[in-house]
Amino acid sequence: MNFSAPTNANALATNPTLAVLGFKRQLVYHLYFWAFIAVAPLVMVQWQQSHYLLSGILILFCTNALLVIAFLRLRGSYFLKGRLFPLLAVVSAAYSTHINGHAGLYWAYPAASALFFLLPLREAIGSNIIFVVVMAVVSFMKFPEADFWRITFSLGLTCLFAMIFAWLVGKLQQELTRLATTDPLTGCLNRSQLADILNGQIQMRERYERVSSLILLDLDYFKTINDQWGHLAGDKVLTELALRLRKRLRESDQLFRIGGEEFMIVLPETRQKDADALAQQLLTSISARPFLNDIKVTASASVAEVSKGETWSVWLNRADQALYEAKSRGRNQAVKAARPLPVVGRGVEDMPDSASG
Ligand SMILES: Nc1nc2c(ncn2[C@@H]2O[C@H](COP(=O)(O)OP(=O)(O)OP(=O)(O)O)[C@@H](O)[C@H]2O)c(=O)[nH]1
Repeated sequence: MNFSAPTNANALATNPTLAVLGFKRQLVYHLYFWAFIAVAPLVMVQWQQSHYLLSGILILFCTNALLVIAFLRLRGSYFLKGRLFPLLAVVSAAYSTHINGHAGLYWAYPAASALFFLLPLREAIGSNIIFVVVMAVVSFMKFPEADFWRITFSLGLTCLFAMIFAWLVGKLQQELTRLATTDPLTGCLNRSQLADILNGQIQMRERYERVSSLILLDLDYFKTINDQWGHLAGDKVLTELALRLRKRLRESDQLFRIGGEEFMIVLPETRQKDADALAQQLLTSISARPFLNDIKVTASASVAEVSKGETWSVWLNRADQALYEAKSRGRNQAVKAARPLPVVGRGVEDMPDSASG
């Protein structure tokens, strides 16, 4: 049997958000896989001891595990988001402790820890509180008082350690995702999110007729700034530029740094006319006041509204052509991208680059 969990190698390589999702799926896959390996023999053991009800519950547990493993393998997703696991784990650990004593109790510890890796943190905490309470009640009925306290505290402590570990792993994941998706100098999004976010806007256009636009913005003669004022000053100009742009944008707009001195702004629910007005304002906000109090800077921009049927690369390419046009017309200006040429009898993916210029 192949132990490796299903992954999408390309997605892992290029998209940090998908990479995190992929690792979460691998974790779920391995947990279910090993839980199945551990629990399946117990079905027989309990059956031989005439514990038919417990055998039945363990069969349900194993069936659920097998289904989750199959779904992850075949579809890359799993149903009910792992929520059957806590239910079956609580019921089988409590019932097994009730009929088998300590032999059943031992299973509560790995089951309680696993919940923190299967469920969102809040749900895992809730499920674990229920788990500890149920096991405390069963222990109280089954064992001497001293054992009841030991069991309750040791199980509670196991849950606490697992919770702290899962919480720290979650925070680490968030931090790594942030580092992988943003540019360290300016805090803008980097190219890793570009295709996803543009594709999202294209979906909104195709399905709901919601129109988005994008602005490409490139500083003029930035090389001269670096040469004249030094690379560090150049860096500070870029940082200040990102701040100035952000000040003027909405929460829902997304600012990318897609090259050295090239930025892209995605404007959801914005027509070309409004995006063009915004681009002019941004250019004015750059040229009107010197950067770092001394450095005069201008920028060129292009504006492109998404057209029905085009791919994100065609959309971006149209904006790129218009930016080139803004540069060649003398810089410090914004140029609207040309509409894509209608292509009769061919798929949009087949459109030549020149069609967008
Ligand atoms: N300080 C600094 N400079 C950078 C960074 N990334 C790229 N650059 C510089 O940006 C400059 C870009 O130069 P060009 O591509 O010739 O563009 P430009 O001088 O702005 O000219 P036009 O775009 O044609 O107006 C190069 O000198 C790069 O070294 C960065 O992170 N910090």
